[in-house]
Amino acid sequence: MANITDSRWDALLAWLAQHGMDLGELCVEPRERPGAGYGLFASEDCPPSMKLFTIPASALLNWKTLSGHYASPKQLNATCLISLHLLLHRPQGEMESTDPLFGPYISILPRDFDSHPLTWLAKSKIAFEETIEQLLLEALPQDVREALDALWNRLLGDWKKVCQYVRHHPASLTRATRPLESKDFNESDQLLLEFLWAWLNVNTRCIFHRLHASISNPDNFTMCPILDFANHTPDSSMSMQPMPTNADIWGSPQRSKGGDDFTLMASREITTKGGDELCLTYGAHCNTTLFVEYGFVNVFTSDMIAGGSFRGEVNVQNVMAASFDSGERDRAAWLKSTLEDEGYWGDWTLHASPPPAHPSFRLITALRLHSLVASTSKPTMTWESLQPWRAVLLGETEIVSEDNEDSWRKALLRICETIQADAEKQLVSSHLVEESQGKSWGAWMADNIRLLWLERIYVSAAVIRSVETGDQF
Ligand SMILES: C[S@@+](CC[C@H](N)C(=O)[O-])C[C@H]1O[C@@H](n2cnc3c(N)ncnc32)[C@H](O)[C@@H]1O
Repeated sequence: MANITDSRWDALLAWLAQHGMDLGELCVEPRERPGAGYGLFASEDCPPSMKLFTIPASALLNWKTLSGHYASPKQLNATCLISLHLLLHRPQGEMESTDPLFGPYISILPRDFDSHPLTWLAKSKIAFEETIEQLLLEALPQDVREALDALWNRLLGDWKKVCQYVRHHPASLTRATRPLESKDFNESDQLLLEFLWAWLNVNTRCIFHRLHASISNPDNFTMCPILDFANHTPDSSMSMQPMPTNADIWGSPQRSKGGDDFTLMASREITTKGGDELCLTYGAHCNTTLFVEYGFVNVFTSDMIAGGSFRGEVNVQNVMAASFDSGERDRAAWLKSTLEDEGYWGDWTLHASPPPAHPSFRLITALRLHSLVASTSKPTMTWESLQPWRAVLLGETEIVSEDNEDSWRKALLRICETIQADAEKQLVSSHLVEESQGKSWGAWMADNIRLLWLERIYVSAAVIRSVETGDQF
């Protein structure tokens, strides 16, 4: 391994061995991966489905392994409980965490999340001077910024719960391995920034793990040493696979046990050569989600989007809503309430794959309604006159009418052109790369933002081509 100090890696392995891990079977190691921090690399050839390592249940950081150490743990969800624990035992400066439970694991976690957009947002809320982070935030597409604001609200909601918990249970601080006072869990911006570090560790490094009787319990996840060095691949055939646990197989965790061990296997489909990177597919996430939640994007080229081999996606919510609002006020209000009533308001997207590039069914549905009402001289429609549109929703017919098809496809072209034009303006006016040189991660993140805009241009262009060549969606 390179650059994570050998002593931290050695200490982690020694601690895992104390928990009963078989180090003899370990055939991966973390290494620096330019543009992604560290990654997990094969230390020998790994044939398909080869077992890579097993982390004992007691060394997993999750609700089960922590709850016994906190009073009334049910007052906290897993994200809050793990984040609080990380905060209480955060390494100070370059020192190691002295947490008697998870110290060697906490010590090897990232020490900061400066390149993460949620950190930019937190800093911009707290410090008011102009910073490069502020410029980067201003350069984001509006829907990405809205998704980031929603993530910020999730963070604040969890911070509030943790503050309430600590005020009710100040004794929880007596176990902290750093000086903290319960009054700080109220007003201190500095502590919110530290909570952010803990929370981002949880949010960017956890993986599904069945701990609770209900499979849909949102606390069914864990942080898992070593595995959490794995970077994301959008190609699921390359992805490592968690081995199904007893809880997965039997449909429920055993009551008496503290949860199952976690075993990771190599990709089912390919042999990974010694020295190659081993990745995980975090999920079929679009770039907006990857950027906001994890702080990176899947890289693509215009050809990949034009050919439909990249899962390019563009949210057109704001442009659509603006086009509704540009008409009569009563009509805009009626459109919104009708689409809300039918469950089709919002989440309107364009997609590059599978080809042909296409609008989502939700978007087509909204466009059909917009075109239908626009074809009348009235701001609203009666129940009867809406029936052709509802018949399409119910699958009774395929289209509202030929005219309606023609009209919404033209409206779609206008939306795509607006998105393209906006994005092109942003690219021309952006000097982000030069301005962000001062940060080690600046040019990389400026490039990620450029990709977010390029995706808008390429996907819109691909949808325009589909409409112009008469593709049916
Ligand atoms: C589970 S961690 C993976 C290990 C991490 N790279 C590290 O240095 O510890 C997830 C984080 O890794 C980075 N990452 C993961 N996959 C990436 C990718 N394909 N490209 C760039 N960064 C990636 C992002 O910062 C993400 O939030």
